[in-house]
Amino acid sequence: MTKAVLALNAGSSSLKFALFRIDPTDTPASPSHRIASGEVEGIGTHPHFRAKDASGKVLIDESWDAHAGGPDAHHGPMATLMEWVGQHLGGIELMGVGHRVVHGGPNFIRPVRITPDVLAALSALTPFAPLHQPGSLAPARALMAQRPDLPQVACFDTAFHHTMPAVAQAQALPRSYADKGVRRYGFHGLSYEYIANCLRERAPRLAAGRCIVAHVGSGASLCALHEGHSIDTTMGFSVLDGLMMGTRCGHLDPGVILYMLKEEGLGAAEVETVLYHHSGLLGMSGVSNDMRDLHARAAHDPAVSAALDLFVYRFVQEAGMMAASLQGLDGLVFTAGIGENDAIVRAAICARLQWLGVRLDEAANTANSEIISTSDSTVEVRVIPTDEETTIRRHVMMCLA
Ligand SMILES: Nc1ncnc2c1ncn2[C@@H]1O[C@H](COP(=O)(O)OP(=O)(O)O)[C@@H](O)[C@H]1O
Ligand SMILES: CC(=O)OP(=O)(O)O
Ligand SMILES: [Mg+2]
Repeated sequence: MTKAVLALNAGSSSLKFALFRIDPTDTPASPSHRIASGEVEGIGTHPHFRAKDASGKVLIDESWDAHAGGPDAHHGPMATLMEWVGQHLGGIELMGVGHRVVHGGPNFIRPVRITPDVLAALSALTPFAPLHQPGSLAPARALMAQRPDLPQVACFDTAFHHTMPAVAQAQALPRSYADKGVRRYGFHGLSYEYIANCLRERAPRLAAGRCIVAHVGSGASLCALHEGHSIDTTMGFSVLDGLMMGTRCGHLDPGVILYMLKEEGLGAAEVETVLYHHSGLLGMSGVSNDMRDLHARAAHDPAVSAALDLFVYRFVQEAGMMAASLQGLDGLVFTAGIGENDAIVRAAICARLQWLGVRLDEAANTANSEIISTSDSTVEVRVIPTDEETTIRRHVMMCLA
């Protein structure tokens, strides 16, 4: 019997979703059939619900009255989304719902069926991802109250990196911190798993070799893929580490945090706001965290061009680190909002990676082609759109099989 899977990717104030048809002969590895996808934005303030079908036709585009904020903010949107999904599926049964959960901690290294105990264990990881974990779990909690019969699966951003060797997970702190789970985890794993699977199908040489995958969206990280497995990544204990991002600082001398605390008298919450929300492209440019705005202003605003320069410089430095972890490089894959769309940033990065053997095909890059390196480039450079929801669909099918 044909069934369906709903994949949810929740942020603090938005909820992206994709609805997939699952045919009786489908396996987790089969190509996915997307029925609809969309998002609810403005949760807790002015929710706005948009969805389109696989061909891009708009199915709904509506604002609702403001719902409650706070911990219950997801209840109204989840109920309305589930009602819409129910109407939209006609008679097709929903076999399960999968959630992107940002942090799985040391123990959740594969997708897991959500029970009240699992939800409690995941809530206990909130101190590890204070700004992401509550938003990840709120839709699951709301749905468990509304539809206790419906199987739900947690799919972790951290899990893909559990293959990192111990040395890449370690931090040079007193051992007691590692015992408390304060170590390097890495994130964006649902995206990296999707790209690793694409490489197996489309680029077997890269899948079997040494590749840097660059997930560059509003959050950004690099993954060092060796034979399809993560052996290193630029985000660490938290989603703050590594690359410069839209509003997050990326790698920072910890002495700066001590300066903020001791000399400026900032409280922990204020430091958190600076590092997560007021830094990165937004903080340095003073204008925007969106690459499209920044390119439009770079020519006549020195603060904007300095921010763009650092963004590229930091990427290239971190890519050098990943290449060192891999002991060489066969491929580079760009994905997510900036990676998939921004030919200017890709060109600036590739120009500074020539020492590693990268040669860019300018025309292919400008056209956002899948292969953007020249045929004599020793590093093959690709642009592959990511699809975290397809990984969630696969995890739900594996977990509920
Ligand atoms: N056409 C484009 N050109 C350049 N940058 C783009 C384009 N479209 C999106 N972006 C960048 O992608 C970012 C969003 O990336 P995305 O992967 O969608 O983030 P998230 O999933 O974390 O919300 C935007 O902030 C913007 O900087
Ligand atoms: C893990 C993370 O940083 O996620 P996002 O890029 O969606 O903010
Ligand atoms: Mg994203």
